[in-house]
Amino acid sequence: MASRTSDLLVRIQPGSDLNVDALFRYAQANVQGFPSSPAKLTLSQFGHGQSNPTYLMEVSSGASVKRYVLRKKPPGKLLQSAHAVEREFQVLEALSVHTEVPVPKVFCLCTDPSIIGTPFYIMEYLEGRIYLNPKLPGVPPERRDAIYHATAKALATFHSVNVDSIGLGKYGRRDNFCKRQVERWAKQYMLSTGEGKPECNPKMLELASWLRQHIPLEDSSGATGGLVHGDFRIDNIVFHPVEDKVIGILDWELSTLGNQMCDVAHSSMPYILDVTNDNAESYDGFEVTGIPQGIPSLAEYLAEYCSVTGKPWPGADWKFYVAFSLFRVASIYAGVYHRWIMGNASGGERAQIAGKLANVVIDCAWTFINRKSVLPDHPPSGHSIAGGYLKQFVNESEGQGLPEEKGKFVPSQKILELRNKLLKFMEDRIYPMENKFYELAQSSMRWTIHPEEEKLKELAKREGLWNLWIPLDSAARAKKLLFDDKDNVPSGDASNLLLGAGLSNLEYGYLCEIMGRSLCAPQVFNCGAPDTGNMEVLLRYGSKEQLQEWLIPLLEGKIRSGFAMTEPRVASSDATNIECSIVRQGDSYIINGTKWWTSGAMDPRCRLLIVMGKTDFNAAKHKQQSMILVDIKTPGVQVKRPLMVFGFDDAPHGHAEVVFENVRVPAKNILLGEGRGFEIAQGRLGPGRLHHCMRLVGAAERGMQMMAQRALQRKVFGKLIAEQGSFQSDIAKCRVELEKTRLLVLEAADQLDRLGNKKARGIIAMAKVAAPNMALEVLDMAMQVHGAAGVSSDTVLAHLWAAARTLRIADGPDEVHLGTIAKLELRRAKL
Ligand SMILES: Cc1cc2nc3c(=O)[nH]c(=O)nc-3n(C[C@H](O)[C@H](O)[C@H](O)COP(=O)(O)OP(=O)(O)OC[C@H]3O[C@@H](n4cnc5c(N)ncnc54)[C@H](O)[C@@H]3O)c2cc1C
Repeated sequence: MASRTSDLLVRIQPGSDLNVDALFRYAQANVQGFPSSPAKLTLSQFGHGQSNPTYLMEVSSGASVKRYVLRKKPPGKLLQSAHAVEREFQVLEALSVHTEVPVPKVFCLCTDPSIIGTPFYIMEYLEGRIYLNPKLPGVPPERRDAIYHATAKALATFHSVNVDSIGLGKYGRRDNFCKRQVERWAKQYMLSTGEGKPECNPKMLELASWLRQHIPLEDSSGATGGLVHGDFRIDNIVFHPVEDKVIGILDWELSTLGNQMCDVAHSSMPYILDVTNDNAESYDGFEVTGIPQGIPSLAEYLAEYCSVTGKPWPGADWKFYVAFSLFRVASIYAGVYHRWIMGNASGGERAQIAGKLANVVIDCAWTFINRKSVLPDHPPSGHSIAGGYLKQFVNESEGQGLPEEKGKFVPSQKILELRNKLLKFMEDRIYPMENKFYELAQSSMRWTIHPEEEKLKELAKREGLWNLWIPLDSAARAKKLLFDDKDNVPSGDASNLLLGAGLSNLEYGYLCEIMGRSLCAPQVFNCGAPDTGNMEVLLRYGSKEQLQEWLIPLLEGKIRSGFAMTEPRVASSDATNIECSIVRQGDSYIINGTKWWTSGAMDPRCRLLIVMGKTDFNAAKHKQQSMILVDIKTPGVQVKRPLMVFGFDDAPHGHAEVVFENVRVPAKNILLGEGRGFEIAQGRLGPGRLHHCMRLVGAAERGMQMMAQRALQRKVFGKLIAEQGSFQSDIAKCRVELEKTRLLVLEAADQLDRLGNKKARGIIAMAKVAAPNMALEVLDMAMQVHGAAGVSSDTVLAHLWAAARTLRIADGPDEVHLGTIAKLELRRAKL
């Protein structure tokens, strides 16, 4: 059964009396709306586990009674960093003013110890229910489920807060949190045990050193960094008096910035360990004793959290986080026991058994570490993020659930695993580096590569997130030509992904979308434009020799490439206009012409240009063009200048104007043969175009996420932006457009797989028109919600928007694709 908040009141503890008159005067002067005299203030104390004494203030004035809560430091000499009510006030104020995180409103902070002896603050009294026992005895099963889901959501809500925008950016250090915490609690344990103190348990020291060796990589980058509660448990939550929803998260004494996965693991403790009963024979948690009926499994609880925060499934590092939580709890118990032995514990009778509990917890940590499996590799079905947001969205809407794991756009287990890995890589590796890459791209070293980029490429290879774009049929051709169909494809990387992971275009769609969320991500996975299109050309049309010379280093990520088709002097959306000449002379071709917008040509790693020009100006209109491979270092190739896109030069890759003056290349560099340029262009542009569309869906998804977060944090004219009707209508319309486009892009990828480039050209054209326009609309809305910040370079939105805008022109302007769609439509009508 739940306790009502008022049930937890007790008489004021001996020695905890306050100077009521002084408090009354102070509150009247500092709490807005506090009843003025004549009024009577009575105090009672909350009895449930507060290390900071907490009081109910009831002020009666005539027939009305107003209730407030006062929270103060304990009296006496305190450890410097403990009982920081000032910090509690700071975090509660920031959350209650700027966000929708359910916390009590705070009214005033008093740091003057002369009023009631110590600093204190006054906050709103929340009348509701508190569940002291995580097994929820006496609660019907269906409500238990709702209560646990509401708890996961509450945790996710404050973990999603952008601390920088609510004034909490300096509330703590986000990086290396676990690293510092392991040392802190190890030191604490050493201070509480040893000679003349309770016995030191060697298993605790071993635990510390295990933790030091297993600190997750995401901890050092701060990728999982954000607001941390520090003691997030069900009994620190006030639920609504009748509904199963959270109205207040309490006890922020230990809050800071840090690794949020520690909060998640701490809140999962009831599944691992139950120390609520002092005299229990076993302290095992639900996972051993059985989950009380109605309470979701740990995996379901975590899936709820991940789906609200959008965080990746924590499978890989879960062992560490739980072991760390137990380590911290053990150290705290050891401290309590030590203080009890010394005669100054505040924990009452429970302190007597704290020494025993510390050892129980240490044993529990080791049992957990030694478990073969602690969490499934992926979320339970029904919670999967299959089909992107769409499936999740449909399942959430009432009664609309799709039959599990069926349907056209439900990815396989293999794709789900890759997707989860990719999401984690983005969180841990890519987003934390975005600013650093951007800073370099603004500096005088802009045309150099950030050393981290090459390191990230190596990591991506090791994770098996490399060359995922390569479609099966192209991989098969290259395998035959290069490796005589043998399986032992040589590769510089452990996971042997030189020819990709054997994915279809549709399967790649689920992954490419995620890469598109960041402009610097695709090349880290060797999946960036224009390289993928160029590699596709080589895979499909290159000779064995061409593949060996150019394709292998491209697949390995050792070099990059450009595609030089567009020319400044002619309308290049109609490639028949192209004027660059490619003239045969003996064993060579001589190239003359000027190209521009050759993306990637500024990149210091760029070695190869695929140049489109005319080998025969008198041949049939579509047989004049050819493509030829040109080493960028060939004499006569001049990379003249980078072009700007709305002020972005996209350093270090850039879009270059390139002049070819009597450039002589070996005749064997011609692709497929003279006059075959159009044919190759068709093959190149199908999948390449779709990759742009997939990335645009990802860019829009990022815009949606940023838009929603901003709206939930920023108040305008007394209300959060999220509460404004016009915003709600706009965000909903954006979601509708995004989902429509995602389906179109996936459908196009599926048709490309099943019907081939030619037959799928209509739907690819539709996707190519829809995706940039949708992304522009969504990103424009996201910028609008960010106000001036949205159009600045302080967020990624303006750059994403600029990139999306170019794609209404690049790879064929909208009008050209609309022309294709119209032609096919009319042809069908004539049949
Ligand atoms: C950021 C960026 C990167 C690029 N990267 C590359 C690259 O790597 N390699 C490369 O070769 N090129 C690249 N391009 C160039 C791009 O492919 C061309 O700009 C595009 O094909 C259009 O050619 P154009 O600029 O000559 O415009 P034009 O052909 O002059 O067309 C101008 C406008 O005319 C209109 N129009 C065209 N056709 C029709 C029609 N049938 N009906 C009605 N109106 C029409 C459209 O509004 C179109 O925008 C890039 C461009 C940008 C912006």
